[in-house]
Amino acid sequence: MKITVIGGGPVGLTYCALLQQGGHSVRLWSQTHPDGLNQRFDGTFSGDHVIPGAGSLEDAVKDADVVLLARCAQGMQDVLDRLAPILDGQTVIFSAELSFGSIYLAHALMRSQARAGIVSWSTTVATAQRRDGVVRVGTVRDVIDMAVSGGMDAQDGLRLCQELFGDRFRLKSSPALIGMSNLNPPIHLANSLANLTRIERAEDWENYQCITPVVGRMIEALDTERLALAGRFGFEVRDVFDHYMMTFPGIRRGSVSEMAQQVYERAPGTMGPRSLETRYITEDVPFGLIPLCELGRRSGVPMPLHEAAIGTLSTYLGRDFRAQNGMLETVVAELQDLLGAATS
Ligand SMILES: NC(=O)C1=CN([C@@H]2O[C@H](COP(=O)(O)OP(=O)(O)OC[C@H]3O[C@@H](n4cnc5c(N)ncnc54)[C@H](OP(=O)(O)O)[C@@H]3O)[C@@H](O)[C@H]2O)C=CC1
Ligand SMILES: CC(C)(CO)C(=O)C(=O)O
Repeated sequence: MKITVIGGGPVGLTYCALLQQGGHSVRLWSQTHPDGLNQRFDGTFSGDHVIPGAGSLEDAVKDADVVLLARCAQGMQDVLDRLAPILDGQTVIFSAELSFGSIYLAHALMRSQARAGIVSWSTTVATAQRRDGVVRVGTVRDVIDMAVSGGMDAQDGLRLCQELFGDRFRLKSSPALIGMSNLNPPIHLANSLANLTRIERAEDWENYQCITPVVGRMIEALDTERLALAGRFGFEVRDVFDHYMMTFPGIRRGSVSEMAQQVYERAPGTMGPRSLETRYITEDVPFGLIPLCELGRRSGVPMPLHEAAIGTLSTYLGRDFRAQNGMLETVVAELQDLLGAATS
């Protein structure tokens, strides 16, 4: 199959490598790596991959069967606005649907009278980080929840994902459910707040080791609010405990902190952020958490801990996170339509 991966961060590059290993024809569209690149990988798999650039966005889309989005949410709206008018029957996959970008794209497609199948994944197939130019692949997940929209047949969407990345996908009913299933934003919020001076001082710190009992307790409490919001719409989303069990096969179930310590002990080296510009904050708060709070507000589900944690972080950093999400109004209005009477 012909796939264009959009976004040349560690996750996008790992997708390119995995897809090449699977015999697919892959090109990368990346503002950081416009001409493609030679990339070294280590960790779960290792080796060098030559990843060709895709040229213009029009070229990248024209010949592709699948457009796989692996951009951060901050870079999503721009790409979606440009993609919507030029899509013509391709399938667009949102890897790690944390910003409700699929809802935004469906809206943009309607306005452009263009068509595309849309697939949303609850999280990435692989975790990866870049260190000293090398992409270190952490885990390749066994189970990923997915949903289709844009008029795509669910079984077609499932088959497509399996053809690309194997038998690891579970079909769910709605992209809204998938958007509420992403655990990174609350985990990253709790971890960033408690380790903020480490981040500010650019210290080297182990991500999972620093999910200590106090951080774990905060993650569990935030998760309770997310589950209540999802429950308001009749969605059964996995909780943070299942998320860890699914992401790290073989660990023992325990508190979030206990599971995080096992992850650290088994494979140290997944480092926490070293700059306040980390996407744990700049992506996850405006795009992952603010829409949930807004939906909570409009549907009568209180999210006091989320609001307090975001307010605290916003004061620490002197930032208005709400203003940073240009998709917010469209996304929340579309979600209200989609979720119907439940929010009225
Ligand atoms: N890394 C991981 O293990 C995991 C990542 N995720 C999610 O997957 C996605 C990709 O992750 P990862 O590759 O680590 O992400 P990166 O932070 O490396 O960003 C990926 C790409 O997004 C674009 N981008 C980043 N920041 C901005 C910005 N401020 N404005 C515009 N565009 C920007 C760039 O695209 P370009 O190449 O075009 O310049 C960049 O290469 C993210 O949404 C992340 O939250 C989820 C689970 C695990
Ligand atoms: C570190 C990890 C794998 C878990 O929080 C991650 O999801 C990320 O880098 O975004």
